[in-house]
Amino acid sequence: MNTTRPDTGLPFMKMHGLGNDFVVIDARDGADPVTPSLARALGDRHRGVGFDQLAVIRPAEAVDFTLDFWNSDGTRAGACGNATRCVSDYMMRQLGRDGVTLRTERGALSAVRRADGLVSVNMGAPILEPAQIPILPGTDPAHLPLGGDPIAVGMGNPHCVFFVEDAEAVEVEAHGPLIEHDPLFPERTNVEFASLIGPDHLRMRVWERGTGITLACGSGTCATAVAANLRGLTGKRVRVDVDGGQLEIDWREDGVWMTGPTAHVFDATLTPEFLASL
Ligand SMILES: N[C@@H](CCC[C@H](N)C(=O)O)C(=O)O
Repeated sequence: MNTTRPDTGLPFMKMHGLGNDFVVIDARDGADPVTPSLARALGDRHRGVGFDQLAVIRPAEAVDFTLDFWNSDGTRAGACGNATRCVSDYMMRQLGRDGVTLRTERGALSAVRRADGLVSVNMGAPILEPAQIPILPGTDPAHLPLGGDPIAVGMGNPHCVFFVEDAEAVEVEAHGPLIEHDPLFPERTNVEFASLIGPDHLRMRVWERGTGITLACGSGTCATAVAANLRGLTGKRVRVDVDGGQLEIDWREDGVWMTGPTAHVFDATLTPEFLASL
């Protein structure tokens, strides 16, 4: 087990944004305790703690902190909007501020707490360049060659967005894994099924790469709002209803802003025995 803290246990926090749930490890002391096997073991909802994503806070230069993300299958994710909002809220409380800057694989991002208590993060500009999403070279991201005419959008991680008549009727568990592993996506993909409720209102259900069905996916909600605008279905400001609640998306000049609630549920410590068993 490659942890620097096997004798004392490993402290962690449990958080969620609209039921998209996270284990968060604060590793700003410089030690990085996470390996793929630790991520998988922790992500096990029966024998570990359980999470949709594991987020690791690390030290940073020029911004307040760095964030790394892991999926429950032990793979890395380049972006996680809801974990970014949850951890930013925690860091704002710790620093006594209403705004923070951070770095993810995507680059420098910023987050703020609004007067109503909701937390907003600027997820950056959407990525529409095939090699950067990534999708197979020569493929048109605006019309992927798949049944249902989906759109590919990158938000620091890949998304494949389907617009359907009724998102409630989609068998997400059946279609999600097939699209996730389609050869069009060299790094697999997250999959969103969205239906139009109004010119500023969408319903979206999601299959997350490396995790499965979740109650919300922040980056997926951003990708869906961008795709809806590109298809001419909505404006640039939309409300998106996900299984766990509602997110507000605002695609501005400086990036795609996502706003919603956050929750810090409890703090605990992984036992030395659990860590030694990996
Ligand atoms: N829940 C997240 C997205 C998680 C990352 C994803 N599974 C991936 O592998 O890209 C969010 O809130 O954005």
